[in-house]
Amino acid sequence: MPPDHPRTTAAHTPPPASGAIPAQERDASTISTLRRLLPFVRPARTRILLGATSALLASLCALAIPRVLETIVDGPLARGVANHDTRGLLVGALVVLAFGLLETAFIAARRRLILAPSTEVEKSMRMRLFTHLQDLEVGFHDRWSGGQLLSRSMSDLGLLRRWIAFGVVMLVVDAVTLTVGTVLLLTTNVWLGLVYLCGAIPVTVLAFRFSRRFRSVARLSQDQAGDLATTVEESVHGIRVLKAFGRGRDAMAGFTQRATTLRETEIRKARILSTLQGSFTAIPDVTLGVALVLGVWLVAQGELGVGALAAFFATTAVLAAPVIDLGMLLSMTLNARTALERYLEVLDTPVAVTDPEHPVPLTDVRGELELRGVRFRFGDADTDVLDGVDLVVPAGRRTALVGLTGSGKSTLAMLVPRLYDVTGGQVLLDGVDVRDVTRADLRTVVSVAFEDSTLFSATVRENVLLGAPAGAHDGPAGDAALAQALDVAQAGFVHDLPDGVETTIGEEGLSLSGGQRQRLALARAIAARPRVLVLDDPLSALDVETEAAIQARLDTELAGITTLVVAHRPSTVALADQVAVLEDGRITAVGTHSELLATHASYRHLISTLDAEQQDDDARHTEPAGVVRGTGPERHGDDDGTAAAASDTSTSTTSEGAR
Ligand SMILES: Nc1ncnc2c1ncn2[C@@H]1O[C@H](COP(=O)(O)OP(=O)(O)OP(=O)(O)O)[C@@H](O)[C@H]1O
Repeated sequence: MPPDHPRTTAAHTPPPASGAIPAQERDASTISTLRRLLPFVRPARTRILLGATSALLASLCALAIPRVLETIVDGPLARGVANHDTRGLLVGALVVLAFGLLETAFIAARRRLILAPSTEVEKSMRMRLFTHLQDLEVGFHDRWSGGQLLSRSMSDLGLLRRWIAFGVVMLVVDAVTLTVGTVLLLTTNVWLGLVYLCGAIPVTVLAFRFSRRFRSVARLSQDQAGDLATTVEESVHGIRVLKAFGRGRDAMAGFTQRATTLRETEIRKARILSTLQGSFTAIPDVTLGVALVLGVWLVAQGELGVGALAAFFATTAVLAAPVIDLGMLLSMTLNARTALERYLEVLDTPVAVTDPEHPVPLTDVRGELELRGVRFRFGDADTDVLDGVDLVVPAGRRTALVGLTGSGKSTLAMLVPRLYDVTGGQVLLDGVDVRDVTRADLRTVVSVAFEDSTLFSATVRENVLLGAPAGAHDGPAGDAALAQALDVAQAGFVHDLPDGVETTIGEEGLSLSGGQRQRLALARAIAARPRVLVLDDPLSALDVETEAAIQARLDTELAGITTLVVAHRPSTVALADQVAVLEDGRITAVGTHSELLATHASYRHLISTLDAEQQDDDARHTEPAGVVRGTGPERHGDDDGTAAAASDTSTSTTSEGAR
């Protein structure tokens, strides 16, 4: 008996609205958030610590120079006027020079030490995100836009790298420099030191106010950058539709609006930062002015030496840079915090479709599929799409699934390879709940081809052999698997491509026609040598003759393989061993095509609807042949979109089928 599965629901964590900081992130402190970087930084910590030490030593060298200056002014310089102590002066100058050189050397060492580990941290975080994105169920990708994911994996991680390489190191170093410097100022003269220290009060208040305002704008700008990336992605993806419908200007208007909004947010951000930086520059100047008056008065009173006064001002000059930089470093830190939060929002999303703790091994698979009381509801929907589906797909036979558009056929097909998990009931393969086997095992047994055939930027061979079993990728075994899959899928056209099967096809196969892409996607499913083949209307772009030829080849070459085919054409349905009708989320009839025609009025109605659609399709497919043949970009390149429109509507023609 398969173990009981509690009714599961797909993890539903919607992406936050642009600019909205989720409550748990709002309440967390910057330090506690950034601490979550530690596991990623750990492998690189030695070099980062060495780099930070170098930066610290550079600052200490800079702070030592005023001390030497004080000694020179009060010693050799004071004596030199009377005694010509040029040797003392020379030694002092050489010591200053040595500290200056040391400071330069330590800064260079910091850069060298930290560059490699910070890029390593960025790479490992990016890989972790990519792995997690691969692991997350399809439902997650339904909710999140590509641009948001892209901006999180690229620009957010770039911000974090810069913060690790520079921001955090300089923040720590500047904090230490300011502390040591202030102690030195206080030891030089307590009153002067206190005047300088008074400047810390407005600096702290301003820093807190700045943090609050800057953080929300930083979040908004990073989210808006993601939205902009989504706009670019969608426009590029849908370029043919935009051109075909002459909507290029609208797309441009949408893009301009988002780009303008982002620009305005960036300007707001820059304004907030520049106000802070202006204050951080002015405050030390004011305290310095007050200290100068007080210092001169103290010297005049004989309570302070000239050397000490010179050292005081030289020290404040060294401290000026860390104070001014504080604004920039603070903004970097807040940007890094926002970037990390956005990154973690994805990484913390739990994977809803997981492997079982104790997986059942799949051996000697016959390929019988059974859906038992299957229910399914999309994360944010109010009703179930599938509402108690009971269906047996016999091993080694072809079952066609038919139903009106939107009845849930594709959804049902996706439950078999666990692209989604059922929210009720069970999908059983040879009596084993598919949730009790590992996803890797299941997906070597079940192979899928969708109507929307995605191909990758790779060669035809790589695309087709993507899911082939180990050992069938290269060499004679790979060649044989490739040849068989291309043959069955009637994809011989690839041999006419410039480099045959080694031709690199464009992103998502854009340089191929719809029918050609579908045949390669089908070849990919066949090359995986599955026991169960799920075909979600993958032949929709082909003419009836080509489809029939493929079905016949599937029968002979893949005899014994269980096939569940989502069908939109009576011609496909007629070739199936059994037909199942999906209506109102349930299977309402199962039988052969002729049985159902004879016994079910609703089936007859459904078939006549599909028939009308097929005739429309056929009429379109037999329109002037040859409009879509090229594999190069020239056929997409019409500015008025006519060629693109033609390619959308005639992705498969009779002549294509005849090849
Ligand atoms: N990712 C999704 N999130 C929410 N609802 C969805 C999602 N995908 C599909 N749906 C809804 O689920 C229902 C079934 O969709 P499905 O694509 O499975 O139907 P179908 O029978 O395959 O349709 P068609 O014949 O047009 O391809 C539809 O009402 C659809 O709007």
